Amino acid sequence: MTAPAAEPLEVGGVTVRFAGLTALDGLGFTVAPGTVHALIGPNGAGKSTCFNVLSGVCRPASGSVRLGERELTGLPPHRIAALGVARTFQNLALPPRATVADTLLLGRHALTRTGFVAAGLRRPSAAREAARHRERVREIAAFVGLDKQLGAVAGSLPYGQRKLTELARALCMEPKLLLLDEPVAGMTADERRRTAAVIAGVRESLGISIVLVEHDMGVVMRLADAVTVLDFGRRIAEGTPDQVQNDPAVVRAYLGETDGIGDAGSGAPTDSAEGTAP
Ligand SMILES: Nc1ncnc2c1ncn2[C@@H]1O[C@H](COP(=O)(O)OP(=O)(O)OP(=O)(O)O)[C@@H](O)[C@H]1O
Repeated sequence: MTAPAAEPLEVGGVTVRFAGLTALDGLGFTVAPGTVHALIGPNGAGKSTCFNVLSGVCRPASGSVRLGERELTGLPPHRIAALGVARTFQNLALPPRATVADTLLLGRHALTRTGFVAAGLRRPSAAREAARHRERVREIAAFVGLDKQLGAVAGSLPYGQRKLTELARALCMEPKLLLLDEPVAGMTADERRRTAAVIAGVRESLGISIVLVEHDMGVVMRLADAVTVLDFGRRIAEGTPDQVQNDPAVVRAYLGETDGIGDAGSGAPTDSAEGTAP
C-alpha cells in the first residue's frame, strides 16, 4: 500500500459558539505529519465540535484550519474530503444493504475519473478504471482484515467488523488525514485490540496523519504520539500521553465531573489494559 504525502494540520484560534454557549474557545493545536494526535476531554469539552470544524460540517466564528498550504475553514465538507480529509463517525453510518465491497467502492467515488458517459458506453478505459478500484478495495479490505467479508452485507456483520468497514471506507478515499471519532467505543476487548492494531498499522505502513477522539485511555496511551486535552472548549494541556496523564489540570478536569475517573458514561477516560496490547 502506498503512502500519501502527509502534511501538517494546523488549527489556530478556533472559536465556535452555539447561542450563548462557547463550544470551542480559541482552540489551537498542530498535528505533525504521519502522527496520531489524540483529542481527549470530559463530556461536552468540545471534541465532536472540533471534528465538525475539521470536516467542514461546522463553520467557526473565527480561527483557521490549514492542511499544508490549504485553508480548510469555509470550505464545504465534500471539498475538504476531496483535499484528503476522511472521517469516521461515533455512530455507525453504513448503507444498510450494501456489501462490504460496494461500501468500500462508494468510498472511492470521489477518485473516479471516468465520466458517466464513458462508463455508460462501457468504454475500455472505464472498465480498466473500475478494475483498478476493485483491486484497491481488495487491498484495503485485506489491510484491515476484512478480505473474507467482501461479499457480505456490511450491515449484517458483527459490530467490530462494521466499525472496521467504516474505517476501510475512509481509507478508500486515500486520505492524508483521518479523523477517527471513538473508533473502539462499544467494542469487545478482542475487537478493541484488533482495531487498535489496524490504526497503528495505518500510521506505520501508510503514513497517514490521524486525529483520534477516544475515551479509552488504554487505546490513547498505546496509539497517540501527542495528546491535546480540552475542557469547556479550551486546551488545558498538551504533550505525550505520559505527560498529560500526570498533568494536575487534566486530573482536575476529569475529577471535576460528577463521577470521577473510570466511568465511561461520564466522559471520564476508561483504561482498558487490553487496549494497550494490540
Ligand atoms: N448543535 C449544537 N447546538 C447547541 N449546543 C451544542 C451543539 N453541539 C454541541 N453543543 C454543545 O457544545 C459543547 C461541546 O459539545 P461536543 O459535542 O463538541 O463535546 P464532546 O467533547 O464531543 O462531548 P462527548 O464526549 O460527550 O461527545 C457542549 O456543551 C454541547 O452541549
